[in-house]
Amino acid sequence: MGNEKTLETNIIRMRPEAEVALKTNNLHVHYGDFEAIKGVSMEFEKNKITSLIGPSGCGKSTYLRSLNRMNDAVPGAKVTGEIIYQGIDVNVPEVDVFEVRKNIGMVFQRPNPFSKSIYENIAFALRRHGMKDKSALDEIVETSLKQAALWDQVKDQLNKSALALSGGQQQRLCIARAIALKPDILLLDEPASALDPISTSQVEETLLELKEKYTIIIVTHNMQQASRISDYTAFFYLGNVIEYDETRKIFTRPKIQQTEDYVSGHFG
Ligand SMILES: Nc1ncnc2c1ncn2[C@@H]1O[C@H](COP(=O)(O)OP(=O)(O)OP(=O)(O)O)[C@@H](O)[C@H]1O
Repeated sequence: MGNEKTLETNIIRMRPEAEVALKTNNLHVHYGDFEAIKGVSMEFEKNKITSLIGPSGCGKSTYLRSLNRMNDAVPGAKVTGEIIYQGIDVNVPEVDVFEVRKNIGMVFQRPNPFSKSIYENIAFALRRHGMKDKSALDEIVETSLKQAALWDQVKDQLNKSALALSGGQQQRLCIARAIALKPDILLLDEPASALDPISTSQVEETLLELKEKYTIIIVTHNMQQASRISDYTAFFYLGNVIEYDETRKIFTRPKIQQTEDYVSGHFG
């Protein structure tokens, strides 16, 4: 990634030849009078994992939630600027948010399966999107669970309550639920922070496999995790992107002192 940051526009560009799955132009988010995101312009490369890192309260989750219009539901939140997906600005009222979220799926910090069976956790959303055919539903349930690396563990107990699964399995079920709708892009907000180290590493392995098919953007506080799984890393601070580059560069030779201080644990 060239990481050309122009002073005029604050656009941080991907490699010119890279295929861009999603980008924001001059994105601002306000909560009432407070400006949480201050004009962020970034491009996300297709079939790569991009990590958003930075200290607590710097706006990572706010930015992530804006990308599939989840901030629409947050009282007092106002998102301005462009979010360009497949050539159109999806941050305009005329665009159907459900369509946006079908294409740009989200997985949250705490596993939040519905209080239903493993099967229904996935089939429910598909039915809501109009799919009624049982064999088609069965097939998508199986493929999604396979892609989320959960099928082998649950294939004989699809009618068991999802709440009986372990935390790591529940999170992989939530990933399966998100990919069942066949999104292009997966947004994950600290998806492993509530998990033990073994479940964390299983979720990380799952994400590495999923990037073959999806573009992944993940908020993480865990810098080892960012360096293990992501191709690109963006360092957020006080509502701005301070530096955005290939992950190995961010962690070994960042260009900006604040990034260096943060990744080396000397931030303060
Ligand atoms: N619903 C809200 N209403 C008002 N202010 C909010 C709301 N959500 C977040 N904020 C504020 O916006 C700023 C950015 O918060 P955000 O949660 O996006 O940061 P973050 O970098 O993801 O933090 P963390 O790493 O702790 O999750 C913070 O000052 C926070 O207090």
